[in-house]
Amino acid sequence: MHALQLETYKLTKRFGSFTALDDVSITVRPGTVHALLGENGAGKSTLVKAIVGYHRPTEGSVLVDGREREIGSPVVARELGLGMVYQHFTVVPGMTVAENLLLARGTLPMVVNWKVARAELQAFMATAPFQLPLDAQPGDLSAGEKQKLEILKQLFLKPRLLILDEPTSVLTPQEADEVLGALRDQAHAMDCSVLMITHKFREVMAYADDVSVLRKGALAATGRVADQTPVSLAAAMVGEGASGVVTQPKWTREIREPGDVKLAIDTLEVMGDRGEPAVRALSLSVRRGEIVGIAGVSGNGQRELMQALAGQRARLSGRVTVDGQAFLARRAENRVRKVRALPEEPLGNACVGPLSVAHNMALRSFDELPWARGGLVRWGALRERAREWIAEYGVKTQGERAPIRTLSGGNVQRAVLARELAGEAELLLVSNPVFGLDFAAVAEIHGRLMAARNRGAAVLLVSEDLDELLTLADRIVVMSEGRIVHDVPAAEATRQSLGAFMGGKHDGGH
Ligand SMILES: Nc1ncnc2c1ncn2[C@@H]1O[C@H](COP(=O)(O)OP(=O)(O)OP(=O)(O)O)[C@@H](O)[C@H]1O
Repeated sequence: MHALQLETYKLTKRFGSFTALDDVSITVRPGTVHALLGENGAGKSTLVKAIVGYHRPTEGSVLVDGREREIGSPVVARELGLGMVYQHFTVVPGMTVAENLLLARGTLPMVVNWKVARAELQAFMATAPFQLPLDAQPGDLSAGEKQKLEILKQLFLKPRLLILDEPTSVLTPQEADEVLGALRDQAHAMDCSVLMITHKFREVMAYADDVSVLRKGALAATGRVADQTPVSLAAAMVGEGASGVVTQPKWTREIREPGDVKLAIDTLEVMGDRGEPAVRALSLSVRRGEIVGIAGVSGNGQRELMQALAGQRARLSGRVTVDGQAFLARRAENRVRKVRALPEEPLGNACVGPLSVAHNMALRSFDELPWARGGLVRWGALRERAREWIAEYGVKTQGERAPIRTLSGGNVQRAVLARELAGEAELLLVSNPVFGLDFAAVAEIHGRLMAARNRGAAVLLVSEDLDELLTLADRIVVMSEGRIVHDVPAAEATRQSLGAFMGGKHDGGH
């Protein structure tokens, strides 16, 4: 029998005086999909990292097939057949998909017989739940495709238990169903057991056999999914008595006519990482008080477009204006035009991990008045402001001096959002803003974006989540192969109609 049984027994993890994981005992039955739910900061990542030897538990133990095991490192975990797909990407840039898959084994043979290796990889791909081109470079892959590569890397190792941290957060609904369906089939065929962190109740109800809920580090519920409802799960996540509030969106869309054009993009051309055209003759404008959503299958130029707008990628030709003035995303222009960006994976793209929360919150403004005077940075005042933001945005951190990389994903996102929304941003460039967040954080962040729009900010929102676009956007455009192929008021759009354009259909005639 290949799929294994995993138990944690009274597992506890403390960081200093803080208890991130408190006496947690769960059982993943062989050949099942076990979902792990909890709010941001509840301890889900800490639990799985303790299982795979990335964290050493302070107390308690891990049992594999009923035997207590000392898992001192991820290498030991792998030898026991435990595979882990992390939330952040671990693909090696500059290496192809094929090379990344081979590297997943952790050892490189002295001589690679590429003919044999290639045949093996092709055979693996043929039976894999989803396909990627073996010769593609990670730089060419969208967030969704990178996520698939992370999963393929682990499946290639034929694990007996596969642990996934938010595997579907950057996948389209169709891709998510494809991936989760395939994982469930593998589990039920006893190929491997699956332990999966997710924030999506729909996925738990549709694909998981068992579920455990963490709240503030402790086990709040565990058992069969069949015995649960989304309401009972939500109540377990946030605590009894609070369950009534969880489904209420915290924001409203004010009815308003869009104002002047804030951002105008005119026949913009941008190259991809391999020098291929990624954005082609793209024209688009965003008005004040309007959220324009960009839908599309990942990898159709959205990433390159947003990077070009934010000044992180060269523009080949075309013109970008903000307030009618040429815009190159220089620091001074961003300040004067009040342009702010929330890139995907903010820990890697918008933060300096080892620096404190306060330092990261100050990155935009530490050298400006009133925070710097006569060449001196007023760190005391910046720390004070950081404390205010931490309270206002509900950032869960052990303090403003904690390194930002010790925060959970949702809390990094909130910290970056506090920084980027400060000073009445007038143009927000946002990419997949709720990647990996629980429903409370999603509602919170959507509320912040809507509030910015309601007070007249222009928002350009790239999302691979159609539901997010249908909820938030005033207007939705679809990008396909670097072009805009469809442009529709959000109120007239449906998942089906957008999906057809995402699949390559074009608006006729022009
Ligand atoms: N290395 C560390 N040092 C100090 N505190 C930590 C460390 N790692 C995690 N924590 C804290 O432990 C708590 C639990 O974090 P964890 O990442 O496990 O939450 P999570 O449930 O996975 O959240 P999310 O859904 O946002 O990813 C958080 O308050 C976090 O700040």
